[in-house]
Amino acid sequence: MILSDKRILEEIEKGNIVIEPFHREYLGSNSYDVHLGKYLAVYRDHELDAKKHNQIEEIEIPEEGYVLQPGILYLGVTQEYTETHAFVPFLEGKSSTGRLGIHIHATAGKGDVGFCNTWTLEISVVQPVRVYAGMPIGQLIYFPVDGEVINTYNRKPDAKYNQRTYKPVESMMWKNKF
Ligand SMILES: Nc1ccn([C@H]2C[C@H](O)[C@@H](COP(=O)(O)OP(=O)(O)OP(=O)(O)O)O2)c(=O)n1
Repeated sequence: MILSDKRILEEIEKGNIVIEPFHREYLGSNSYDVHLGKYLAVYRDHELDAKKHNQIEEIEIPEEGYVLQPGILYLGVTQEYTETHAFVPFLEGKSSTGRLGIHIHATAGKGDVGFCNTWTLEISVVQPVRVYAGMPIGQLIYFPVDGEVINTYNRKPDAKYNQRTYKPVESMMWKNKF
């Protein structure tokens, strides 16, 4: 089951879903459109190491937009800060971004109950494409969760991506023990 527009509005009223800023016109039948924030980031090194803290360099998208190139992983961020307390949020692409050959996440679309932050996007493109801060980039959908959640993301001491930010956050895989 996925929350309908009416149910999303009800849950916003109750405080179980927070979307900031929220604009009624971005609410779809069963989704909410999120927008590209003005900061992108790329990894400094071409070769990444899953055990190391790979450093990133920031790119600020200018007024005239920024051309993304194939073969590069860009980290982006949503303009929207969200909190989801009683549902499982999923970040999905939009058909219109997909039709431009823009992927907005690299297999990781699921959020956690208790996730409170902007969303980092893992952006890659099929061909060069100019993108703009503030353009619609994806959509959030909400699934009811079955059963009690013992460890919500905002209460997990080792949650890696819950520190509030308006910039993309690089992989914190290096914090995993393996
Ligand atoms: N494209 C995505 C996907 C998810 N998230 C956010 C929402 C999730 O609640 C949070 C953590 O996602 P995962 O649980 O998939 O990430 P990890 O398992 O790597 O991190 P952790 O160990 O913190 O759970 O990141 C995000 O910002 N951008």
